[in-house]
Amino acid sequence: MSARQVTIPDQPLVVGSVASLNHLACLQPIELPEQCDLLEVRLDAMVGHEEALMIELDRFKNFPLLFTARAVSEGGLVALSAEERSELLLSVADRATWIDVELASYDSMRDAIHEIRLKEVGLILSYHNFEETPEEYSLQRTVELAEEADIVKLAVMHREVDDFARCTRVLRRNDHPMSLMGMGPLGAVSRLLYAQHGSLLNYGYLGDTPTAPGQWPAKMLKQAIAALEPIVRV
Ligand SMILES: O=C1C[C@@](O)(C(=O)O)C[C@@H](O)[C@@H]1O
Repeated sequence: MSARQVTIPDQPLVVGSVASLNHLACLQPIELPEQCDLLEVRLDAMVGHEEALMIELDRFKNFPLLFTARAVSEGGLVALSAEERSELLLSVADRATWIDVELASYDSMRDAIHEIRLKEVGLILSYHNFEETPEEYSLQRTVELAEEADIVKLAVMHREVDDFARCTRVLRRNDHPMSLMGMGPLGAVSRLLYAQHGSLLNYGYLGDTPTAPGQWPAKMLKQAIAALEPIVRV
């Protein structure tokens, strides 16, 4: 294919997530590196404000940006069609280091994804489950179906301690670059455990509002992950 050059992180990074234009406007680019390694801009929360968004984004030209236009079925804040989400992503493609698209939206957004990837933008294919942590075979199947992704991302509700073991096994078993996180009251603890076991993108929030249940404030997560000793696979 093309000479795409996507750099896969070689250590766990922290993604600072922002889901409102106001919060984005309050961020100071100079303060970002102590809070996160990548800035996730949730485009689904900023629909109708594209002009103001572009002005804000101009302030972050030197920081890696990850763009997400989440489907409402997987946690999106506004109901948008696949075409609308494709257009949102295309409008920021020149500014993106990464885009995140739900695996379930891959077929309906395929053309936009291909166009954006030709610009050397990394593709995260994601799966979200706000109810439960699916069985291990089902998580494994999702990883395999997302083989096209530069990074496969799973965000699943944790309800019991067994969920930690299940997800840790999935992380350890797969060589494909992955990002894994629990949500809910057990979510915060899981995010340290998975970073320690090789989850490459670890999400926290910027501003004062989490973008998913179980997130840490990004700065705290970055400090906590830096203090962890990685667990090396044998
Ligand atoms: O998909 C993800 C991960 C996430 O759901 C989380 O659990 O931290 C937060 C979302 O903003 C992001 O798009």
